[in-house]
Formats: sequence, structure tokens, C-alpha cells
Amino acid sequence: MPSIAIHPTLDSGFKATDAAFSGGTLVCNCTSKPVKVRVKSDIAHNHACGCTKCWKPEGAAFSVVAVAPTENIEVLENGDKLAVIDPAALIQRHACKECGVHMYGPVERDHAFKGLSFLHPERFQETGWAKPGFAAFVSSIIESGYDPAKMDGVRARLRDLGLEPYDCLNPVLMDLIATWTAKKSGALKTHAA
Ligand SMILES: N[C@@H](CCC(=O)N[C@@H](CSCO)C(=O)NCC(=O)O)C(=O)O
Ligand SMILES: [Zn+2]
Ligand SMILES: [Zn+2]
Repeated sequence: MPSIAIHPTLDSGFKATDAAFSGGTLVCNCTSKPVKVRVKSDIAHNHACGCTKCWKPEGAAFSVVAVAPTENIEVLENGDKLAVIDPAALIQRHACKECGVHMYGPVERDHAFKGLSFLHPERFQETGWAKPGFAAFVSSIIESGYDPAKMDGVRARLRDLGLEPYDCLNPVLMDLIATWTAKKSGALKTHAA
């Protein structure tokens, strides 16, 4: 057991990625009538997230969260147990009212992420999804009560795991958001990616 717990799927060694992974079924924690959500495509931008809003399993300092197109997501079973955690948030996190697991969180507002849904791949009943590629909102774990004096150790452990730590999102996603914002304001008039 490592001295610094990041997330159970990372602390115990990550299972090999299957290049052919093309989605699966997310299942909540309920032993009776679990919520099941089908994801009909691969996931993208998988990352560890330290923010207070993402669902984390018991004892984890970080969540593991990725996106898939909302059009590829379908609630299969027990959708009546789902409720939106915070209707004012950008990410409309649909959580199971009984066990608390966040099942999917679509972005519907005018935003660079519009049309994408955030989800927690560890809830897939299948294996093979891609490993997280970076760690986001690392400083935010302090907002959940993490000891600020231990942050050097947390960042070192994340780097050991191959997860470059950022206190916001990674440069790819930050540039994507900034590009979208610049195009919307008119500051960027070209088709620059
Ligand atoms: N310090 C805050 C940060 C919360 C935050 O902004 N979270 C990000 C990342 S979530 C997955 O990457 C975000 O985009 N949130 C939008 C939303 O939650 O709707 C905290 O820790 O609470
Ligand atoms: Zn549940
Ligand atoms: Zn988050």
C-alpha cells in the first residue's frame, strides 16, 4: 500500500488498456436495482481530478473522470434513482440518490465542452478503458480537507504514476476552452485549432 492514496484503481497498479475498447455499461454501487448507463463509444481525456465536485470512491483523494459524447449515452435501468446534484453547475452530474455514485454529467450550456458528458470509467463493468493521462485540480484536494503540508508528496506520487499534476485542467483542454472563448468573443477570427 503506497503511503499516499490517490485512487484505488491507480494505487494498486493500473490494468492494461485495450486499444479496442469501445464503451460499455456504467453501474452504480447499489446491490439492489443498480442504475445502469450504456456508453456506446470510447472515452476521451481520462484524468484524475482533485476537485470537490467530482465523485470519489471511499478513501480516494482524487476522482477518475473522462468524457464521451452525450449522444452516445443512454440510461438503461433504474433511471428513476437519478437526480442532478447541482442544477446550476456546468456539469449536470446525474447521481444515484441511494448510493451517491455520479453516473454521467452532460454539459448542455454554451461552452467548449457542450455535447460531452463527464463519467467515471471505474464504474464500467467492463475493463480495458484508457488509463488517466494527467491530474487536474490538484490543489483543490485541500478544499476537501487534505493537509496542505502534504502537497509536495501528492504531486511527486502523481508524477510517479505518470500523471502530470495541474491545478486546473491540462494544456490541451485549457487551450481548447480558450480557443472556444476567443472565437466566441471574436478575438480569434481564423479557423485556428
Ligand atoms: N476548486 C473547485 C474546482 C471545481 C472545478 O472547477 N472543477 C472542474 C473540473 S471537474 C472534472 O475535470 C470543472 O470543470 N467543474 C465544472 C463543474 O463542476 O460543473 C472545487 O474543488 O470545487
Ligand atoms: Zn446506486
Ligand atoms: Zn472534478
